[in-house]
Amino acid sequence: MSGGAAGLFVLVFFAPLAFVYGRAVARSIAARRRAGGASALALGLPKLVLPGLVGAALAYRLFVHDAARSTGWRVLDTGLALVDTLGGLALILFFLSVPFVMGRFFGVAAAVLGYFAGGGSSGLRDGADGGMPAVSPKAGGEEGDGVIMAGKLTIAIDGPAAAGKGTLARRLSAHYGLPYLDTGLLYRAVGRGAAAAGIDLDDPVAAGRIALALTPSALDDGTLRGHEAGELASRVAAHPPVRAALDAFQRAFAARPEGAVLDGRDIGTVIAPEAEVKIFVTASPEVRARRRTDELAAKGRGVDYERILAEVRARDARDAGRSVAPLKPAPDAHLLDTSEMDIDAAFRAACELIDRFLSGRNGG
Ligand SMILES: Nc1ncnc2c1ncn2[C@@H]1O[C@H](COP(=O)(O)OP(=O)(O)OP(=O)(O)O)[C@@H](O)[C@H]1O
Ligand SMILES: Nc1ccn([C@@H]2O[C@H](COP(=O)(O)O)[C@@H](O)[C@H]2O)c(=O)n1
Repeated sequence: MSGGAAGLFVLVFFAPLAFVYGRAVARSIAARRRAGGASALALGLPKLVLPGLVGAALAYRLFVHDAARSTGWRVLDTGLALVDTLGGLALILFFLSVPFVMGRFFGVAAAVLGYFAGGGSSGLRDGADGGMPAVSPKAGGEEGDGVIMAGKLTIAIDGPAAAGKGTLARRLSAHYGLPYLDTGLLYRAVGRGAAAAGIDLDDPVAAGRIALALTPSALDDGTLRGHEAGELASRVAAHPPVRAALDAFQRAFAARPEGAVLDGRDIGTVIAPEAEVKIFVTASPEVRARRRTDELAAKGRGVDYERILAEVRARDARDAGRSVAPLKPAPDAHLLDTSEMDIDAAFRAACELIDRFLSGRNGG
């Protein structure tokens, strides 16, 4: 077999293994990019140093070794001897070294070209990735009293339905100038999508498929924030495939370099356990049901308080009782019971907690 044919045979033989390894390399670069790292090229180039060396050493061993003579330069001869030894090792480990070199080069090239950037998650991408736009990449609210901060600040807000998480999260996002993600919206879009497709909401696989196919445009629907979508969301949110499909997007959002505010049920426990500040907002079921009833009444919806209270209780039980990512405070979360607080008082209490953290971090 000629040298060219042998080379081609090696390339084809190792291609499947190199593809699998390269895809993992590309995904890991994409994940680091989403988490706020540099460009794919800047992250990928250092990954080429070792395979470049191994590849060159292997080529030296295969094609130059026999013809090699002393150059008369001791330093150069020593360097070439080292390369020759490395090439010898790579030759012994041929079945590992070749797919390693091929896979690394393939993976970095794929990452730079934007392939495999999704990490196997849903069609949602964080805007920081340069892919599809984020749900709410800008700070929420209209307060505009942004605080200038040094260092990342991710604020995780969890709590039961109608506790005031969203209201608080939006104000904090505006106050601290951080992007905001209402994670409930993702589950609402999946619940609504599943219902629209006529899928059994209790079928984890079918609901998981809807979650995987979710795209940002599905989140634009203003009716998603309504009461009914919340009920649908709570049903599909109990399925592990649904949660898995939405996981990467939320984690990437939480890991933005400047930080973020996210509200939901499992932010402090699952999505961003490393969040700098975690707040578990709660209020008694009666107070929450009253707030929800007033909210719906203000929208012209005639609603029965007792019915809303029963729904609030049922949703609490479902969210807290499910086996995956149940509603519960993280061990290091601050509890904020707003039963006796209005919106401003809850906001001030949250700011106090956050400012205390920031001043501790700044050594103040
Ligand atoms: N501390 C508070 N005092 C009085 N009303 C409040 C307070 N916090 C929020 N509200 C009101 O309660 C209602 C529910 O608040 P919000 O939508 O923020 O809750 P949530 O926890 O995000 O709900 P969900 O889990 O359903 O998304 C809204 O009408 C809001 O204006
Ligand atoms: N991180 C989250 C967020 C939401 N859910 C589920 O979605 C339902 C709707 O959430 P809202 O905050 O928009 O009311 C909620 O009842 C949960 O079942 C979740 O599981 N995890």
